[in-house]
Amino acid sequence: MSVLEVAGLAKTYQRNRKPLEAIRELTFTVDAGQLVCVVGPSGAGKTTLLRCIAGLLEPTSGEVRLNGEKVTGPPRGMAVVFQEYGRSLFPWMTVRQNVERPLIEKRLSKPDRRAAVDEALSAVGLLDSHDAHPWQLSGGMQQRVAIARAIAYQPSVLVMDEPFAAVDAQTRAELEDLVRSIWQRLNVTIVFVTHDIDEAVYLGQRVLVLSNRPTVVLEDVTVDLPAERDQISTRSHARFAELRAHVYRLVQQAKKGLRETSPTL
Ligand SMILES: Nc1ncnc2c1ncn2[C@@H]1O[C@H](COP(=O)(O)OP(=O)(O)OP(=O)(O)O)[C@@H](O)[C@H]1O
Repeated sequence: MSVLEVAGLAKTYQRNRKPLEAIRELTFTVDAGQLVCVVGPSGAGKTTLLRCIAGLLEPTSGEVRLNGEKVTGPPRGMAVVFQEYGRSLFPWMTVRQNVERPLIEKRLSKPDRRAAVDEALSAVGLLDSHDAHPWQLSGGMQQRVAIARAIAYQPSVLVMDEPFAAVDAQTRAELEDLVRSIWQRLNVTIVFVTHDIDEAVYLGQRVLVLSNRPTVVLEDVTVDLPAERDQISTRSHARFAELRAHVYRLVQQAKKGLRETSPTL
């Protein structure tokens, strides 16, 4: 069953009183429990798409539906993790308070909040740091707090916008594995935007490749790699190399203006 439906989505901005067509037509669905990555050339409208999905931006036409209901503002069943963890956490609150905050808005009782925060912090390996402040933590740890906050909320869809772009390669690999393990344990639906083609193929069950602006879906690539993945064996798999090369070629072609795939690609 589809949890998320993006139907005929289009977005044209006004810049200096001139129209700027960012997204022309995006149509796709995401089934319950899927992990879908989105890649595309810089400026293709990935963030614009995510902002429309998260109800932070009104599309010019078309619509987004979450569990069958049209998204007209930030929906209850969705959590978002942004790239800029430094700006997304409240520096004056402890780790626990940051994770708990959306649960107060969700009107969970105090004992339920405590249990949900403890569970989320242990899932990201940060229970011991519950009373630290974000500025006392490394960048990777801060992003883990942002992930804990999102999963404690128990969203039906978790949307992630280049969440690991600002951390070092080692931490990035750890956070990728964290997302895969959380996804498998909690069975949450994830839409993950990234610039990094290797990351998209490593994480996703599908990779949606977007065209250049004005954006359409160039190809919906199925990642038929084994479900159990790890940084060394998965990345040295022959199929991983093939998929990576295929997506890489598509993105290169997209940059040059390709808008429809042909069987020769
Ligand atoms: N608020 C805005 N007003 C006008 N134009 C905008 C606005 N936000 C984005 N754009 C333009 O829309 C297009 C898509 O931008 P968007 O940030 O969604 O792309 P992106 O794929 O996320 O880019 P990147 O990969 O570089 O992060 C770009 O040409 C951008 O300049």
